[in-house]
Amino acid sequence: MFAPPMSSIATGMVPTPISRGSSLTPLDGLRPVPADGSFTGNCMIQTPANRGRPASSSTRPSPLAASGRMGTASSTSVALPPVQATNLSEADNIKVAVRVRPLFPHETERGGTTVVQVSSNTTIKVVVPGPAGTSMQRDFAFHACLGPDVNQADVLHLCGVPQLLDAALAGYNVTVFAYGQTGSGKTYTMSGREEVIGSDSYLGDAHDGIITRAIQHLFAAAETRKAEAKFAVAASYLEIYNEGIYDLLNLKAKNLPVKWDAALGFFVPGLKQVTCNKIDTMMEVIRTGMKHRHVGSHELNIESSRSHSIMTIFVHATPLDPSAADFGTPRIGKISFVDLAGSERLKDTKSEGVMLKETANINKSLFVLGKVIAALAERDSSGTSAHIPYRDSKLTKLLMDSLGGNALALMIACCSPASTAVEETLSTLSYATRAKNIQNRPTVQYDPKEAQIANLRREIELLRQENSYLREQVRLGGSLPLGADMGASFQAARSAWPLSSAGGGSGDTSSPLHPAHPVWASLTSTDAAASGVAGVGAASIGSRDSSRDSTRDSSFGSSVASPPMPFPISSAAVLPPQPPRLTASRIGASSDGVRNALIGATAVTHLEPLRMSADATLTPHAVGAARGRRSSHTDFGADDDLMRRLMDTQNLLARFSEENGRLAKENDRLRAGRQLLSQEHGEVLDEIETLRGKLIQLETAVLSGSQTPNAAKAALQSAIAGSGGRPRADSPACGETGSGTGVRSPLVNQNSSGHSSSAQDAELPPGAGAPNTAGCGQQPPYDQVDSPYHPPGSAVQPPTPVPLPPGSTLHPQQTQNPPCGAVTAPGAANVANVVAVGSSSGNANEAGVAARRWTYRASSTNQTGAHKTAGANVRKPCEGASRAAYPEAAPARRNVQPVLPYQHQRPPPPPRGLRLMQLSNELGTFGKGPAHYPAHANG
Ligand SMILES: Nc1ncnc2c1ncn2[C@@H]1O[C@H](COP(=O)(O)OP(=O)(O)OP(=O)(O)O)[C@@H](O)[C@H]1O
Repeated sequence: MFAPPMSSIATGMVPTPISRGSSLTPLDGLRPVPADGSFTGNCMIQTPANRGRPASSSTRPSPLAASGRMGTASSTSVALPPVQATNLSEADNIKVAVRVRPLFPHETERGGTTVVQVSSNTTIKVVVPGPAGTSMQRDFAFHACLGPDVNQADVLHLCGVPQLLDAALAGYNVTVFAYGQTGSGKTYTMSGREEVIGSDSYLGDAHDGIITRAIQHLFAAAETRKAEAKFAVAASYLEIYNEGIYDLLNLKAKNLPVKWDAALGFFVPGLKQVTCNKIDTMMEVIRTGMKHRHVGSHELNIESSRSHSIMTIFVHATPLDPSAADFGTPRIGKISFVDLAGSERLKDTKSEGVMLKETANINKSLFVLGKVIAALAERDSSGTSAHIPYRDSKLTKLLMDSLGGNALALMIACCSPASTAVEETLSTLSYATRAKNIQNRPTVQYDPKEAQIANLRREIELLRQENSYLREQVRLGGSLPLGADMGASFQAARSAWPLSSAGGGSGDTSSPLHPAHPVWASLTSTDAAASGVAGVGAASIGSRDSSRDSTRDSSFGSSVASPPMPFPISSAAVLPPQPPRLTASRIGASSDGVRNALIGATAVTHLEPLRMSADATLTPHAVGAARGRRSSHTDFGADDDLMRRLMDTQNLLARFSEENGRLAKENDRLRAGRQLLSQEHGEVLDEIETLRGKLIQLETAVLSGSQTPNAAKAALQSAIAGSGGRPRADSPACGETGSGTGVRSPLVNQNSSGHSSSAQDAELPPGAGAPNTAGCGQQPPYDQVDSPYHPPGSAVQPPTPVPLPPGSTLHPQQTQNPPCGAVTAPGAANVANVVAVGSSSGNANEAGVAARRWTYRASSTNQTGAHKTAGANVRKPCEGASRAAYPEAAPARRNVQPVLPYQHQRPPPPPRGLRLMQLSNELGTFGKGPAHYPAHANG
């Protein structure tokens, strides 16, 4: 059993002291390391760079950090930032580092000299020998340039690999690949000395390359973050040899196919994937893979790789922090280490026989890779769309994620410094330069199913918020912003949610987490537009089987048809019996209970990590599951665990949908109530306007002498009675109990306690109100000022005294409220009455307040022709029916203030009290002759 020195693994220390190269001088203008170890370039996760780094290693900051694109190699000790779903919505160019290896003796023997020099951390120059001793210098710039004296440990950090690994832990796809001529040091850079690593006696050494060092960092970082996320790690290792795919962990698996899946992209079905809960297991995987790689000897390299190898590490990270937006939803990071075979010139390698064929295949696939790089570079630099020939080779198919896809990618171009290889070096640098222009769109990856559950859970949360918002709004009578605003605010809440833009980039509608993804379309009802709340309201999953199927098939928005599922997942007829569904009624109709139960159930289901035995060969579906995506050609009968998990997921989706549907319906009713309230307010105020117009009309008639004041007054009374004086069918009569469904004008909510049925009844439950005696001949206690406009204790300014018309007398009945149910127009009388009461008490303030209140009442209630306590109003009978649809709204409406809904439609009437008082005053002058309108009369 492989047993690496754990001390060195844990700390990243290697047994051999690491020398610092003389060329490792810090660069001017490097960005300082922030105190928290973070960096602010557009490169992924904020993190320190020095974990697992040898204490003796260089503290030179990474050139990639210097360029603001990668982390730093500083050894500054800083705290680990939490795992967070940083989403790189922007395009992120492939990072390119160049490594120049030392000049070897066999090159010197052939007359080679050093013509490649690293001139700075980010620049390199090549002196191209010309004829007759002439030379030409060419300069190149890359994200990092590493000279021959940069040791293996420094390579890891100077290229920013730890940052990439941290990104993988946070759910990103990451690729590191080495490119270059044969013998230029690709395998040495990626793996170290494979022949040593593959041996049974290997214990790790200073030559260890990026892969072995990376897994040390990975496990150390996962250990440090275990409180933040639960990690499950697995690995696979393949090689592409002579255009065939070989599983390096399972020698029986030869010539494996590459398949396309809409969800998976290109993948290799049947590839062995080993769960690596310990670093030992991972090291064993590496050792096994390296041992099985095809190598051969030729003129330029005695241990030449004859294949392209791809070692992939899968990292499932399930956030454990309940406050995280994607709590409980596993992120699926993937790290691919690609060691390409080197380009070879037959005349140099002198290959023949089998090796000749190998060389041909290597060169062919590298040629396609070059074409893909060139096409991508052209596309991304010119902004034009171009065909990318990924399908022309297996290598480019499998690198699709990394080149122009959703991965964070680092290319390490390896060069020989020898003049004898200058052509190949220039070619390599030329490809590397092109690769710099390739843009990827790194995104956090989630399991689509888990993401769907998370989104449903979030949808419920949004619905809940909307629900309480609507309830509050109905309670306040519509004084909160109306639907459009609310819709916007919820839309904002939706888009602000981290998961909404993850999985496919901010603009990637193919992501199942994107709001525009079909998943949403299938799970949301069509009321979004009407409600102003996008995506709110879900129908039952059970009723949407077909749409769910289509949704699932298009989960990744691919135009390529995905393979058929082995059975119709959504068909209840095919599935085994499901456990009883959790419904609100079963757990006591508590939505909190539902939610908690759902969340609890979810946690149980999806926190379970993927477990596989070390020697298990994955079925295609298992590959998909391991990558968090579905696959094709699955034998489900052979995998009970997967079936069970699938069932759980289906059940959860159904439950979430139920809850969504319930909340959506409730919100619909509340929206309808709110709309009705607005309508009612508008109608009441319209009525006032109509009557005011009538008043002016009659006044004009009186002034012009075409009508006597008495006739005008009678006409006005008649108009009032005709417009709104009819008692409503649902209005409680005097002495009756106020009904909860009885609707009164919000305008009458100005009365004093004990006398205003609207104020008093508002506190009563529907149907349980006290006998309604207010207004039945009783005098309101005018000394109480408790209207919303004059809260108790507030200073009330007396209104302008309303003079009694000269010579007028009060009718005895005018000291009393009109009899209950009487349809009169006693505004003038009541105003006179109030003024008289106030005056007689000698309390000007009281009189003023009373006058104001009473005139308000006169204006509001009498003009609508209704005695307020009688509940008579001007609303249409049909409204009662629609009101029954939202009983919650009834009690609240009696507290409403006729303000905002109306104000949304027309200018607010602030001087209404004064204006109405004036109108009432004018009413009071009817019958007194035009002498009381001197100005008008004269005019
Ligand atoms: N930076 C370096 N320092 C010391 N030795 C190196 C360095 N780079 C490469 N070598 C050595 O050079 C030889 C060739 O390197 P390597 O096998 O990694 O080349 P390669 O690019 O992978 O070639 P191929 O494409 O043929 O596999 C190896 O013996 C390796 O140990």
